Parts: sequence; structure tokens; C-alpha cells
Amino acid sequence: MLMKREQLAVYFIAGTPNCKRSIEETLQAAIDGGITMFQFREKGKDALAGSAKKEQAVRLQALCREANIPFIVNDDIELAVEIGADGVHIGQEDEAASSVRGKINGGIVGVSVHTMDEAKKAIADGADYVGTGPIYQTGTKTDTGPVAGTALIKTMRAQNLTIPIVGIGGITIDNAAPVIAAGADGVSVISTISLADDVKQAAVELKAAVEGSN
Ligand SMILES: Nc1nc(C(F)(F)F)ncc1COP(=O)(O)OP(=O)(O)O
Ligand SMILES: [Mg+2]
Repeated sequence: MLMKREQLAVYFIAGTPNCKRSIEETLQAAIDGGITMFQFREKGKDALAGSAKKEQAVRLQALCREANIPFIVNDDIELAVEIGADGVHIGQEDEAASSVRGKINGGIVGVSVHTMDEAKKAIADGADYVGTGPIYQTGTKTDTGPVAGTALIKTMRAQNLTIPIVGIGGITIDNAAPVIAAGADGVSVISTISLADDVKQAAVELKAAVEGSN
């Protein structure tokens, strides 16, 4: 699937451990609220594995297909290929984007980057977008690097790197605008949407915050 940078605008990420209700209910409500892309990130305590994880992925993929938004799998390239996901997201410890590209015939490849060198390598490897952060303090991912702010986003744009960028880490409705102002094409969130009392409304408000700052 070819990716347009606008699809990064409101990029929801979740796994079953991040959701208060069923992940299907949560994802559907987020879709109804206007998210533009979804990443299935099944990690942490009580995360599904094996066939349960695959069956869960297939159910969420169907919801995304119905809504015509990209369904991305985090880390698990084998699962992404097996179910024909729209793409994968890989971190610095995962397989290089160049070899992943060859496996997901035309799928979207997203790469986490924390430095200019990592960003330039991701671009050289043919990544479709990069995720950078943590922009703010996050409670969700326990093994993040130090809070990065928007410095790398600004530096990448100052050096005329035009690759689509999404910010991640501690982003909320109230602090999303500066991420876009720094030059990102979108914001990625887990708990701002997954733990909201009203998931649909949280997605609506986050989208408004992102669009309001464009
Ligand atoms: N999952 C992610 N998605 C994004 C996205 F760009 F999609 F917003 N950016 C960054 C990450 C973090 O990826 P990684 O460093 O491999 O850690 P983990 O596998 O624990 O998520
Ligand atoms: Mg990863």
C-alpha cells in the first residue's frame, strides 16, 4: 500500500494490554473518531502470542480494511507477511528496513529513529516514514530513551529531509500542536485514546488539535 503523509495525522497504536475494554471496541470507536492509521503493538504483560495474537490481528485488520485505513504490525514481520498487513513498524534493534522491505512486497515500512544518523539510514533503507520520540514523558513504553522533545524533528526539517515524520511519546490533546508546528506530519498515541473514558471523543479532539495546527 502506498502511504500518503496525511495518513500519519492521527496514528493510533494499541495492543490488548493497553485497552480498558475489548481492543475491537476501542479500535472501532477510535476509527469512528477519525484516526488515520492503526498499529497493532501487542507487547508487555499479558500480551497475546502465537495463534491468539494472529487471530486478534486478523480481526483488527478487518476493522481497518472496512474503514480504509492502514493496518500496521509492530515488530512482528513474520505475522505482518502472513496476514498481508499494510505494513510494519520496526525499531533500531529489529531487522534493517532494507531487508524488511523485500519481505512485505510493497507494504509500508516505518522505522523508529532517535538521531540524525538513524534517520538518514532509515531514509537510505527506503523507509516510508519515521517515528521519533519520546517527545514527552511517557508512562506506556517502559524502555524508552530520554525525553527527546521536538529537536530531532526540527533538525530533520532544517536539513530539508522531507520523509514523513510522526512524533510519539506522551502526546495528548493539549500538547499535540507543538509536534506538528515542529514539522511532524502527525502524532502517534496509545493511552490518550486507549484509556480515554470516551475513546471516540478523544480521537475527535486529537484530530482537531492536529488539524488546527496545520
Ligand atoms: N512502535 C513505535 N511506533 C512508532 C510510530 F512511528 F508508529 F509512531 N514510533 C516508535 C515506535 C517504538 O518502536 P520501538 O522502538 O521498536 O519500540 P516498541 O517495539 O516497544 O514499540
Ligand atoms: Mg519495536
